[in-house]
Amino acid sequence: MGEAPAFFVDDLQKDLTNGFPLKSKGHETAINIGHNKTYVIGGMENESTSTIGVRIYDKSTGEWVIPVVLGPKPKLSKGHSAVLLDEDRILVIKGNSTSDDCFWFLEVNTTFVKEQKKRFETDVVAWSRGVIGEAEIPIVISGPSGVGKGTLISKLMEEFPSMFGFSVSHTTRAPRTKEQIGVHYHFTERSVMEKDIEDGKFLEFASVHGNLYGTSIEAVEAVTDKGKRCILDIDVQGARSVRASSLEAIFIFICPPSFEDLEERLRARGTETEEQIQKRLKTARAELEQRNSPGLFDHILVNDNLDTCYKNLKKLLGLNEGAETTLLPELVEVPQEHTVSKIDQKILINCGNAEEENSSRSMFLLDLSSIKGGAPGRTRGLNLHIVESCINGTKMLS
Ligand SMILES: Nc1ncnc2c1ncn2[C@@H]1O[C@H](COP(=O)(O)OP(=O)(O)OP(=O)(O)O)[C@@H](O)[C@H]1O
Ligand SMILES: Nc1nc2c(ncn2[C@@H]2O[C@H](COP(=O)(O)O)[C@@H](O)[C@H]2O)c(=O)[nH]1
Repeated sequence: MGEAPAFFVDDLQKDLTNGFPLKSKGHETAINIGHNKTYVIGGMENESTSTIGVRIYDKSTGEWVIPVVLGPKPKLSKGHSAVLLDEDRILVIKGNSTSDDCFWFLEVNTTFVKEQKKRFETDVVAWSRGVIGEAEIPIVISGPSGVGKGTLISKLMEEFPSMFGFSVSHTTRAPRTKEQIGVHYHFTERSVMEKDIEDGKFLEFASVHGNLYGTSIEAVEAVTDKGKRCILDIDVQGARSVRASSLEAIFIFICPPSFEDLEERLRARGTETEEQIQKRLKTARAELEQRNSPGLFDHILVNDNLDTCYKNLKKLLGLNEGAETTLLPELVEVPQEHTVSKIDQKILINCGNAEEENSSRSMFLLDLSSIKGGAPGRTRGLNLHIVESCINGTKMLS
């Protein structure tokens, strides 16, 4: 088994003539990538935030570079270890943290980072939080306004609260009387949303009935982080964009029994003006024509009788009566003192002192062979196994 190539910055500092551009503070690790670059990961004295900093020593120029750091940054912890996974990313394991927040990937040369380097014309790194396991693929529900998508989704979430989570979209339309900020939508200004779209924060967006609507990457990640299956309620243009994206999902089109029924439902809901209803009905005709568009929808459900349609939806999703299960993975804790070893895509994390009698120690195996995703989103599909757990000399698991 190969020893982790992580080493402490003290060793690096002795070899440097130029010194750090910023004084180091607390725990730091350094990783060599290629012949020329050393990535130093850790706190910095003038860092105003309490997140883990990154700087790069370029041996070819003898200079330090502060890269553009993208993605949500990990909070500083008392200690961390760092392992080079490949030439593209470094695994950072935070000490004193639980498994929902201790595995972070620092991407230094992935496709996403390469694109961003071109955009910023400087060195760029991107953080991506590692998530244990993988939630079931999201469900995209689409169909004309007033067909009953929201009604069906509410029933599903009510019956299976720990199984499904709703992707809260952004919109520039005004809230309806009973709509809550951050629950039904993130209501936003057009200029703010346009800037966020430009910054790559959206998985998809579309102009619908004269307003801007969109699904942020964060909206989907927030649901999957909880181990829940994400449901997206989006228009047909949005469904098309998601289909073309890297997000794997199941696509369902909800159809009204007739156009007259759809109009009746929209009017009965009483949330739109006559002008808005006319706009929505016009869009509905175009959307209904697209339901059989090749390769777009996996399933079409007719919402005639609500209970029958709901039963068919559950059947399609493989849900039977009493199918509710809790999907949340068990949390384990990685202490401040730990060592790591790497063999292929497996990382052995050794916590505590195996030599000392009656000491508390544990050993985890982190399997990265099935990881998916990455910056600008989370890195999913991490598998964590407890190899050994020993409290005060008593073996708990093996
Ligand atoms: N099968 C049904 N039969 C009769 N009325 C229904 C049925 N399903 C839903 N409704 C009613 O139709 C109206 C529109 O439903 P809902 O708001 O769920 O539509 P929607 O597709 O989510 O619309 P939008 O895309 O505009 O958000 C609501 O008043 C709802 O109670
Ligand atoms: N492409 C997207 N479409 C969305 C999103 N969120 C909602 N929608 C669709 O907009 C219409 C109108 O919704 P309403 O709440 O104003 O009635 C409806 O068809 C929704 O499915 C989104 O994020 N992206």
